[in-house]
Amino acid sequence: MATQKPPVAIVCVGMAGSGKTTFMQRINAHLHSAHTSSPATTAPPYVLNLDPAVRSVPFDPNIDIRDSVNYKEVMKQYNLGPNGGILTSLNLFATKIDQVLGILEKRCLPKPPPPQQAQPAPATEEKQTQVPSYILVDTPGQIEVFVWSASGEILLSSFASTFPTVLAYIIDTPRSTENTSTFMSNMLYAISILYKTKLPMILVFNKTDVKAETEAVEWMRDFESFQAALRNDEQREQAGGEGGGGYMGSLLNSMSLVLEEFYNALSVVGVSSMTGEGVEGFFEAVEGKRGEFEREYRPELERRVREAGERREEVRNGEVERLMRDMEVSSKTKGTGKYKRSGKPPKDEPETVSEAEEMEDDDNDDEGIVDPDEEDDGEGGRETFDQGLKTRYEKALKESGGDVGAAARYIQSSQR
Ligand SMILES: Nc1nc2c(ncn2[C@@H]2O[C@H](COP(=O)(O)OP(=O)(O)OP(=O)(O)O)[C@@H](O)[C@H]2O)c(=O)[nH]1
Repeated sequence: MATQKPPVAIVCVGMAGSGKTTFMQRINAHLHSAHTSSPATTAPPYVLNLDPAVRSVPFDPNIDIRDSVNYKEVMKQYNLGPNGGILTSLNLFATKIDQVLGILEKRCLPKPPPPQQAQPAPATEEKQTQVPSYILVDTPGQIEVFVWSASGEILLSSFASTFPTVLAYIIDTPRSTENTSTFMSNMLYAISILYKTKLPMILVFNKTDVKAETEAVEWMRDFESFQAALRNDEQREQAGGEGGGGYMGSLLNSMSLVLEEFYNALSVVGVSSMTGEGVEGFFEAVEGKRGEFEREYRPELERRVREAGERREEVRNGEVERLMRDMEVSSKTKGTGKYKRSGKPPKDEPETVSEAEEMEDDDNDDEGIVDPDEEDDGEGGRETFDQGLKTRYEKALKESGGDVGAAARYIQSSQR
């Protein structure tokens, strides 16, 4: 058995009616038939449906948002319209992302090899441990609800932190190559998603049985051909008395030059979800993007996670400093700690077991907090006291998982 790689999560996004669901059905069927023809080496894909509003899907999802969220009920309960209902359903689903990832990890990640194998594994076991090569994710028709929402971001970044993740941006080829401005609008939308998600993207020109993708690809690869098409559009519009040219023409012209760099970052394939033509080419592009994800996106992702950790650490250190200042003020006003008033101790009798232990600790005086009043009234004693408190606060803050209140209570009790 060849060493198994983790599956690639293919997230299908695209404008309503571009053919996402039909495309999902096609690639799902393709992978299922590959599994049927060689079951020992390939596993069927793992399929997720994240569209809460879809009435029926032409494939059998393993995880379906509709199983955990009732879109119609959400609309009714929160008094929402269709888009608000989809958004809220996604938000509710995103709260369960840990469970979803748990299932995906269990079902889709290759099992680590056992430490030592006395006997070779039986053939049946080999079949059982085969994991899917692809996780297919269908998204809501309202693309902006998924791509621009907090829950969409949570879902995408959660997938990307566990699996190589690729976006398949589905384009309705006949519609988007109707004219240069529709084409450019579609490209700008793709660009915004690319920069928003920071994930590798494949442009899937769908419905090639109606119109081939060659013209669109030429417009992307050779800006002169785009400009020639733009001139044609302008002449046609002028002949039809629709104006044409002017500001819009020069904007499209400039953008075709600017977008060259962006086009280079994309893989482009033509597919007919209806006939299945071009599906092989799509999976070749996915494999290319798998390598790109590991090379370029994963280090970037790890850098972002590291930076987030550093920011948390900074906030924690800030909390420590702030608390140390607050403690000094409250010691002065209450007459505790370094500023403890001599004479009457604050309490003679312990009221609780923990207070009794603390008072005992104070009496023993061999470890625990350093009381500056008893050791040294000078600044040296204060510094040692502060340092001791600070160390303990940092420790308490870490142990309480960042619960500032718990850490503060700990320090206050030890300062008495
Ligand atoms: N000729 C042709 N029609 C297609 C192809 N792919 C999808 N369609 C048609 O395009 C229409 C929309 O397809 P869907 O798969 O429902 O599109 P969608 O993007 O999932 O739609 P929403 O869920 O509303 O966003 C349907 O009528 C499909 O039959 C294709 O490759 N060729």
